[in-house]
Amino acid sequence: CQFYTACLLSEEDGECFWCLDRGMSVEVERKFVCRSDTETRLKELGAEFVGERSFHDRYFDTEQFTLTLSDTWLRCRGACWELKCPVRVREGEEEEEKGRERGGGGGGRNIKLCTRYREITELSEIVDRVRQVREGGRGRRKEREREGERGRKKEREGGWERQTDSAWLGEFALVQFASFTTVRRSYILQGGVRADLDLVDFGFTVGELEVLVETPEQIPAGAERIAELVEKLGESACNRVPGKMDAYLKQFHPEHYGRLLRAHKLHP
Ligand SMILES: Cc1ncc(C[n+]2csc(CCOP(=O)(O)OP(=O)(O)OP(=O)(O)O)c2C)c(N)n1
Repeated sequence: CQFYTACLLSEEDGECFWCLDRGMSVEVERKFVCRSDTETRLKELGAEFVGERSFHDRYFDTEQFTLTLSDTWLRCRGACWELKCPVRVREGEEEEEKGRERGGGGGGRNIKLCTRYREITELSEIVDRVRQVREGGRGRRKEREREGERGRKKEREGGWERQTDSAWLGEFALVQFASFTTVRRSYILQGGVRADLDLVDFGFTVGELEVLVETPEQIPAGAERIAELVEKLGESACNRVPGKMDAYLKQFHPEHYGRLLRAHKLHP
């Protein structure tokens, strides 16, 4: 598969289930340090305040950290399940990015610091994906077909939506490893870029710029736009900013944090 780092299809499998069969929307995002003057700066850039909301996130993984070590993040936000999976740029675009970086200037480095994730919200898709990551390996078509049959049997029994959370989490040996509440103030900028300013209940703040793109070809332009805005907000070009999960795991689960650092899924 060309796009998803954790995609389990090999070339012989033909069409990619995740990339080609389904429409996709990818988040291109970058975190930035939220300072006392950030809201003023956003307004100066023409940002429009769209509101404040509060939400509670619970994150899940196996005891062996199977999902997060695959950069796959399963959470329950309020009552909704969400799964974030990484997206890889096409080889040509990757080269283009490296070229921009070699060419000097802050833009290339900024772009490199943007992350791209696909967010899945359909529970049956989430369960399929979790199963694939749990089982691991590429091109295990026969096994996936058998699993698909088991999944379809479950569907006939009423679907994953009808199972209790603890039933399906138990099926994959998933346990909660993080839980926190965020107060988020959101702004919209030109070009559909969203700026979220998060204050978390364990005393951490972070900003995030995000744009949704519909095709992989749109990823570099989205990243470029975010890079420009980050610079206008006064952020250093090579500043990697820790997110809520970095801060949470560092503070509350240093062993899990260390494993993710060593696997380069989080960065110091
Ligand atoms: C810069 C960066 N961010 C996240 C990761 C990986 N990661 C760690 S936790 C995690 C899941 C949470 O993602 P995040 O963007 O931090 O969530 P949130 O701030 O709540 O935004 P929302 O989903 O509401 O838009 C990911 C993808 C990474 N490797 N690098």
